[in-house]
Amino acid sequence: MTDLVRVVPGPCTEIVLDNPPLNVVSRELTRQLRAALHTVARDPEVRAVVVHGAGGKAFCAGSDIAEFHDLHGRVAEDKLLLERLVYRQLATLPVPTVAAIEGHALGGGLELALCCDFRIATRRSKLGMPELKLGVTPGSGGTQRLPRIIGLARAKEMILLGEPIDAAHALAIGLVTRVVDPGQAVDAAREMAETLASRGPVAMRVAKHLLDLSTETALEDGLAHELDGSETVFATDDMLEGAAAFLAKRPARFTGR
Ligand SMILES: CCCCCCCCCCCCC[C@H](O)CC(=O)SCCNC(=O)CCNC(=O)[C@H](O)C(C)(C)COP(=O)(O)OP(=O)(O)OC[C@H]1O[C@@H](n2cnc3c(N)ncnc32)[C@H](O)[C@@H]1OP(=O)(O)O
Repeated sequence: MTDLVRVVPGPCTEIVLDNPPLNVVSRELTRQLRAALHTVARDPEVRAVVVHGAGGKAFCAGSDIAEFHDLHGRVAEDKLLLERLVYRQLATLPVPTVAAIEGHALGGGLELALCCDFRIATRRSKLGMPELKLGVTPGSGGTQRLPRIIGLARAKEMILLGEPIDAAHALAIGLVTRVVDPGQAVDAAREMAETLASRGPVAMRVAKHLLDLSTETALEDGLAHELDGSETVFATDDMLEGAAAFLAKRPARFTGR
């Protein structure tokens, strides 16, 4: 079986979508991505994850349209359900994730990038949700995650009109974190991942969870969760190390305990 998803292990692990020419999300790629995420989620050495597409033409051009015929009237079949579960696996990784977007991120491809905490694009990137041009709707979280990231009005514009936007526009509306020169997205994402990986890993996990919770929780409940989070991180050895390192004017050496 061809490797459609490659994992480059390390504290800054890379997950590479490799389904030429445009890294579309086929049934098999979904299966392999699920296995990769299962492994990464359980590796205590992983501190950050970079997701990128091979080939330089596309991060991911969305679901494999060639598989749609087989799915007619069978929306709950394994591929679709599997795809949704895989996207949730990525969105709930306990470490920070960065999508490095060279070229196109469309449909399910953009939905995959929306599951990452950060998105770095290049000046040539195009981001869009063209599903309605195909007579379908975003089905891997796009209708729920996009408005939470860029606001309802802009999400309606992207999804209901279905036209892609360029990187400058994506940066202006907060859909991407940075825009770099073509060919530089992966290096920029690696650099960001190194910084994220240098922070306290327990604090990172807790902060990511609290921030994600904030979009679904009333303020008072969220503040209560935040207090619980502070209790967790202030009970760690890493908190003592962080404070000691600051006072000694040296870099902290976090252990994740
Ligand atoms: C219990 C109940 C549970 C129920 C669960 C139900 C939930 C349902 C979940 C469903 C999942 C939905 C996921 C998602 O929301 C849906 C989608 O992603 S739809 C697809 C969206 N993507 C697109 O529409 C992009 C289409 N592609 C393009 O617009 C262009 O290809 C491009 C990216 C702009 C590049 O253009 P070009 O450079 O000109 O290249 P070509 O167009 O010539 O393409 C080259 C080659 O690739 C083929 N191709 C391109 N995109 C796709 C694709 N998405 N799928 C399949 N194949 C694709 C293209 O046909 C060419 O092939 P060739 O002609 O060379 O054989």
